[in-house]
Amino acid sequence: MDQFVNRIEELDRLQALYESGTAELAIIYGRRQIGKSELVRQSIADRDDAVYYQAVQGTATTQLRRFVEAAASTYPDITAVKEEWEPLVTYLTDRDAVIIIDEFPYLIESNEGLPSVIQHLWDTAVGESQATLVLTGSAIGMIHTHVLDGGAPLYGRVSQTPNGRLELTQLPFRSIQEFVPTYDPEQRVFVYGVFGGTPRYLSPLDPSQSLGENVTRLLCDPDGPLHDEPETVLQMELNEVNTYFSVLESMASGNRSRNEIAQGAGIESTNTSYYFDRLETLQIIEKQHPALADPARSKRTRYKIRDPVFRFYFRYLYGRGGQYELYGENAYADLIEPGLPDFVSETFESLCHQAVPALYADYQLTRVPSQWWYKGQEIDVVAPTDESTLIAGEAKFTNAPLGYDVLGDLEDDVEHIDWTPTGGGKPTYEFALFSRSGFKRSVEEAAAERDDLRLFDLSDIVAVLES
Ligand SMILES: Nc1ncnc2c1ncn2[C@@H]1O[C@H](COP(=O)(O)OP(=O)(O)OP(=O)(O)O)[C@@H](O)[C@H]1O
Repeated sequence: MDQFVNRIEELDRLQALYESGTAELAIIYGRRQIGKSELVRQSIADRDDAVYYQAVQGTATTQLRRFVEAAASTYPDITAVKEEWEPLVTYLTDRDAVIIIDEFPYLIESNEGLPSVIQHLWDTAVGESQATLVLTGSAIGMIHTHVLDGGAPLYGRVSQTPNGRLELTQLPFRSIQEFVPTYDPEQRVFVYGVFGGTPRYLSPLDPSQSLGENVTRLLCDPDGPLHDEPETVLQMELNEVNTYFSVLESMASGNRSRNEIAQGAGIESTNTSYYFDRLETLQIIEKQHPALADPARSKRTRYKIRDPVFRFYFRYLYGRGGQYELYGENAYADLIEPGLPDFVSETFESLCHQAVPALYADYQLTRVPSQWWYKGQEIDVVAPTDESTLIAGEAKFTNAPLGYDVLGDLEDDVEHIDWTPTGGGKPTYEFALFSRSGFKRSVEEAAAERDDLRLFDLSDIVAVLES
């Protein structure tokens, strides 16, 4: 690979496990293509005591044979050990090895009892060993059943330190500059808004090409490497894809509540649970609650597609092959570019959420900043503090500078928020405006006069997130 980006914290966590001086069992899980294999490979690159086995689908016998082959490159004598999991793993734990089984769910498919074998081994045999066994998996449902959930065979055996369970998620925004070092801050936000933080979607970017050229080459071109990616990933994970695709298409067109999504997808809203649950388990979509609500009780849920590439696919590409042929070279300029700021605004908003703690370092936030909504009202950024102050902001990713109207609407909308400060009494507000394209004079003048209004443009947000 060309370059391994970020994952510094994850590598540190793995090193801590390898060097802990006791036997450790760890699980690394996360969606397909998020970078699990590369992470574990990097983590053992300089070690001479590690075994890396990438499991494949196959019979139990072939899997055992391949495991021995993989282990023999570090421990040649393992070929003399009986080809069964218990003696093989014991041989390695006796030698304090770092053992990595990548895509562990494939092994469980052909050998349901394997988690119990490891459980038994961990309960009885590892004793004084300083070995580490790392299991990875993208089949999140299976990882829950066999490892993470209470009652699962390996539940309780996985090291209880935070390092024992590592959910690998998208790379943070600051990694974007490593993939497209020549892009300016605004273009980097566009890249994050379209390609997200999945390393495999970012590595083929060519920094010498414009955003439009990259989007065209990688996504729009029917032969582009990412063109069919969401469909391929979903086909691998799901059986009856049609309904799921309609649900995702409906979400990508802007529907957020379960009813709206069901309606857009043309399915009965009473029949949606199954599809939503499955897509959530696969980490394709996520459920959101309004800021300040209690997630356990709030019924005001909305859904969003997690990965921008999936959202892009269902907004612009799915079922539209013919259109792209028709527009040919102009497809990006005519079909995508005009709506792209709107498409990226969701990502911009979430970057604003991430930047708020640093931008308001003078306050102690009591919750992660997020969006608030109630009936027709919506506020992009809401963050309660431990004092009587509520931070409320609007984030706009438009081409024009923000005017006074945005501030006026925000001031009206906060009146509908039901929030009582911890110490009681009425809240005071800190207003924030986040803009891609700066502010009109009237707003700048207001900010200069008022103590309760702060203005942030795109470069402020990017600077904070990349520092
Ligand atoms: N941190 C990174 N920086 C740059 N490229 C990366 C990084 N992590 C992964 N990649 C690249 O992304 C691609 C997918 O990564 P990888 O195979 O590790 O994902 P995975 O989660 O193991 O996927 P799967 O579960 O589908 O096997 C690979 O081409 C890999 O080289």
